Amino acid sequence: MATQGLAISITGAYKTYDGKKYILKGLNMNVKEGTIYGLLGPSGCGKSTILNAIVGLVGLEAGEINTLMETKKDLGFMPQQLALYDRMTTEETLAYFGHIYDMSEDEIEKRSALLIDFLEIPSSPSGTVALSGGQKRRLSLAAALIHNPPLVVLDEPTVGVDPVLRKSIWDYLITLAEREKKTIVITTHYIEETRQAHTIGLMRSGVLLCENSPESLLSQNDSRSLEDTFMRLSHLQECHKLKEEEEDERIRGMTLKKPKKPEYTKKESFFKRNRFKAEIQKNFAFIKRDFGLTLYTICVPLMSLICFNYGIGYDPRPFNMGVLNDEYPMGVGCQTWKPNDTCEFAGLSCRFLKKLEEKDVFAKNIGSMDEGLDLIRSSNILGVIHFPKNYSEALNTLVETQVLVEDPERDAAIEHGFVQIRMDQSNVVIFHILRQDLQDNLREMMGDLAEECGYHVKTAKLPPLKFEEPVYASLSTGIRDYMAPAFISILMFTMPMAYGVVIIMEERQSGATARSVAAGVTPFELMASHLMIQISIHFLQLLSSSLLMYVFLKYEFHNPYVGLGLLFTLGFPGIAMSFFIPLLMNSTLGASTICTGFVIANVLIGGTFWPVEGIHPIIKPVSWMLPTYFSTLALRNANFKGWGFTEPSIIFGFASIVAWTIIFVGAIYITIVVTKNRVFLGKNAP
Ligand SMILES: Nc1ncnc2c1ncn2[C@@H]1O[C@H](COP(=O)(O)OP(=O)(O)OP(=O)(O)O)[C@@H](O)[C@H]1O
Repeated sequence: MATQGLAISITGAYKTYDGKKYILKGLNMNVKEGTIYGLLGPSGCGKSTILNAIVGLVGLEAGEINTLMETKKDLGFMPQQLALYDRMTTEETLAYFGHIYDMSEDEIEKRSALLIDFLEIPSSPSGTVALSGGQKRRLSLAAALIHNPPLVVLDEPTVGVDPVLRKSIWDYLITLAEREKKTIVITTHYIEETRQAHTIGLMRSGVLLCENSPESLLSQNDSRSLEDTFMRLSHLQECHKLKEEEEDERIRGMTLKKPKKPEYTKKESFFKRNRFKAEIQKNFAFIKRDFGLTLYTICVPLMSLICFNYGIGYDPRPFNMGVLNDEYPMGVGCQTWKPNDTCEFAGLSCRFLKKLEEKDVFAKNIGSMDEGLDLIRSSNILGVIHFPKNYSEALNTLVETQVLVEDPERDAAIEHGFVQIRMDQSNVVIFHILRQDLQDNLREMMGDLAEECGYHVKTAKLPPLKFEEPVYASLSTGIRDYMAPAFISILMFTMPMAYGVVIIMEERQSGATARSVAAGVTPFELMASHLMIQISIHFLQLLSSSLLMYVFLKYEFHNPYVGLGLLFTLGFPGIAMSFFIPLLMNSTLGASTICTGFVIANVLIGGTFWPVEGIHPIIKPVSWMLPTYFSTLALRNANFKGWGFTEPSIIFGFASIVAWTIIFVGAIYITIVVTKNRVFLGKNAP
């Protein structure tokens, strides 16, 4: 509680942001009740810092701040940043702060009408983002005055306001102080306008040079303007004070006593219905105004899954190859070759090529290997197949002479009959498919020949591997089906994380969150309201994605309860992460980089593209630590094998989700307690 007659008394305030440079250096300040106090000083001298300390947004290293505030409702605060929620209209903004301050609808309506009229604030149906700088500043001022508080702290309320309106704002503040006994602390860059204040505090280099009425300041310093007074006092300070670095050194050497928590903060309840309602309304205003964006957010997983389904795992045929056929040199080619389905070991290169066309692999004749290599380099063909002169003969020898007796001459002939292939292997996927095609083609052709020749022992036709109906999954299960559970898991975890991070960071950076906290909103209320919105969006994302994947596209989904349960609960660590990342990062860039890193790690080592069994042992423990790792394994088992809640893998999947949620929530709690609200205030937290 402030001393009798004083609305604010500050003694020995010290503040450093980086532990080296002191912004406040033992500042003392006294603001009388029912007066206007103009705080003046050059840019960067610490005016906003001391105001933020008064309203509880910045913590001091030492010093005592006593105010007449009994609760946060006794304070009206207008920060230097506009600190408005972009997507709320003028009326919604005032109603939002009115609800935070527990005002009735009727009171809100009356006060809003009065302030809108007096401050000439236009309505903004598309949100405050559409207001001009001056209009926003006036709205910001109205928000500080909506509940008619006894103490008003205004950080540069008249910047960007025209002189006529500036005068009427000052007239209004004087009326508030003189008729309604309000106490007003105001900073401004227009030195002369503070002549209307009852007291002026001239601040420089973290201390007050003097604190007096404008008249006394002028007469004591024999000046004609406040600007002259300020210059004179600054000059005197310059002559007497130590150099900045020496001053900081001296303060660092002092034993500073941590200040006590202000009395009023102890009375704040951590949850109030009206404040929570205001937060929910604010979040809905965001959704309503930016409906397109919200709809897009809901549809992102759906669109990603559509791209995934139609973009991955399909055959990239046809393939174009070049052929250098020494069996049928240029000019003759395979044109003269006639297919005949008899046991004939001649023209097998042509038979091979003809069969290859069934696989959509087409080979055109080339004149030389050099020509082929040029065509590969210019991306006209993928590779060159080179048939040797004795290709058919070599195959004949291979088939007819069983490999029982050693015969170096025969082996050499066979070796010279090998097909040589040169390829562009830079596209590994295409290379592997094509290699498989060529091998299959040879095997099939040899099988056909063996059948035509009626070999008793079907030498060339290797006994095929026959894959019967699989135990799990189906014969048609492909790479896309394998990847689908991992992909949808990643989406269900990362989408709530990315969405939440952006919203929280955006609000925090505009200064709006800090203002709400100064007005009394608690971290619990902020997080609970965000949580409600995020869960709703996550639910809609899950619903649309599951309908697409499992109902329309019919991906395997043998245990929907477990599958949907895993995907829904996976949103919780994602949401918790969206609260946790802003604890670590001050910039949106930093926060989005962490999100991107998470997505990449999940995709690469979370078993999406490559089985986790094949991950390098050094990296494996990192994979286990990914929030989606065990849940993806569980989802695969539920989707393909139909495993239920009693299977260890499923239990482990759910347990990992719960564990990660607990870890993140615990980390958030600890950080909020340790850094005191940093999650919503950023690095300025008290
Ligand atoms: N969050 C922060 N982290 C680090 N330094 C900060 C932070 N906020 C302010 N500062 C530094 O503290 C000093 C005082 O800043 P402050 O905003 O209090 O000055 P000011 O007198 O209000 O300036 P202006 O009139 O330009 O608004 C500046 O040097 C500023 O860079």
